[in-house]
Amino acid sequence: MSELRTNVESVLGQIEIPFREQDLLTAGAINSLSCEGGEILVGIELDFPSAGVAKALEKSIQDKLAELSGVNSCKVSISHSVKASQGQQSIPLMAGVKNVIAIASGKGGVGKSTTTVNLALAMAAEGAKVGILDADIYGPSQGMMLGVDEGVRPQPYDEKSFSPIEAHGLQSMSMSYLVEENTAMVWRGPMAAGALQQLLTQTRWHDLDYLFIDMPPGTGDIQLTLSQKVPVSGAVIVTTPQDIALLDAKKGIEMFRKVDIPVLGVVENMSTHTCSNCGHTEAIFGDGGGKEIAELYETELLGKLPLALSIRQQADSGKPSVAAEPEGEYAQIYREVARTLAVRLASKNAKADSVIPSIVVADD
Ligand SMILES: Nc1ncnc2c1ncn2[C@@H]1O[C@H](COP(=O)(O)OP(=O)(O)OP(=O)(O)O)[C@@H](O)[C@H]1O
Repeated sequence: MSELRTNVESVLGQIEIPFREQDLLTAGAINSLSCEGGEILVGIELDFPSAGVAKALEKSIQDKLAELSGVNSCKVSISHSVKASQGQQSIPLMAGVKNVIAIASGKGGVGKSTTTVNLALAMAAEGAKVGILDADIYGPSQGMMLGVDEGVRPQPYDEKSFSPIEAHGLQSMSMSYLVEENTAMVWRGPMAAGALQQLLTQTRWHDLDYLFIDMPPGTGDIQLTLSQKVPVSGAVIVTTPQDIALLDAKKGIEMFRKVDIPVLGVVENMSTHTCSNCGHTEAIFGDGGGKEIAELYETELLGKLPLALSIRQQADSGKPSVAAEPEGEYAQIYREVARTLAVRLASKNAKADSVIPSIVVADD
């Protein structure tokens, strides 16, 4: 091996992948490297959608390699490929879906659906292929939040399944696409469970990296059944900092633990409110609750979203904040949460997968 190659590898071995706590070499992220004639070509493949970090990482690699003696030029290309995760043992994977993320809350009205749609959009903005399954049978709201016109129906894919409806670059399926408004509200338990089962088994998802499931609020039979039938890679609990919501969030966490679904973290919604008149910020529903339960259950506080008029208005008008203001402050919080989630799942998948990634190295 040439001295230059050794030096290049040594530099790559010192560069950490953002959010991953691993360097490029150890993570097996380098899938091609050529140093011919002092022209360095590095191909990097990350295991999480990386649009938000690729540019900065590319620049920091190029800058560090350019300092080496013998380097005439340097080109770094970064791509990503999301791996599938197993979910609970014995539950077969869903066709066309690599990872299922359940978004749940113990209590209704804490902003679970708003968080789901914004996180899904944020994950797509990071470069992933994403879908949403609205399993909130009694109050399906994803169609409205995604701006899908009433009366639009999913098209049959084949004799047994429907294609999801595309909106804002996401694939989506919801009970609201299939029944008249309010029909589901009067369903009794078994009917609702049956309808949900149909949604789960008869949707033909197309090549998704992540499917977000907007779970029904609470921790009753439907939630438990869902957790036992769907191969969930991990769950996210949405809560407000309020005592009662936190108590319910704890029940949610315990339910997922019972069925062996890892809780990837907690999102605290409606954390604070900033007065649009005077700019004063107040913790209307209390302070520090999300962090407290994340610590109690040894999971992570993934992010905090304020109670903001624009978050509500944009979701209600069919263009949630991440789509309406992709560069806005709230979109950035959702993207950071999405990235953290993707990295946590990737680390979990890498641990489960003992196969050493292959490094293809061109001769120099
Ligand atoms: N961070 C926020 N700031 C302002 N309004 C919000 C925020 N999050 C959610 N909302 C609003 O609060 C209301 C309830 O939110 P959402 O429907 O997402 O809650 P949910 O927990 O899914 O409710 P349900 O349990 O009824 O399904 C909606 O009108 C939504 O626009």
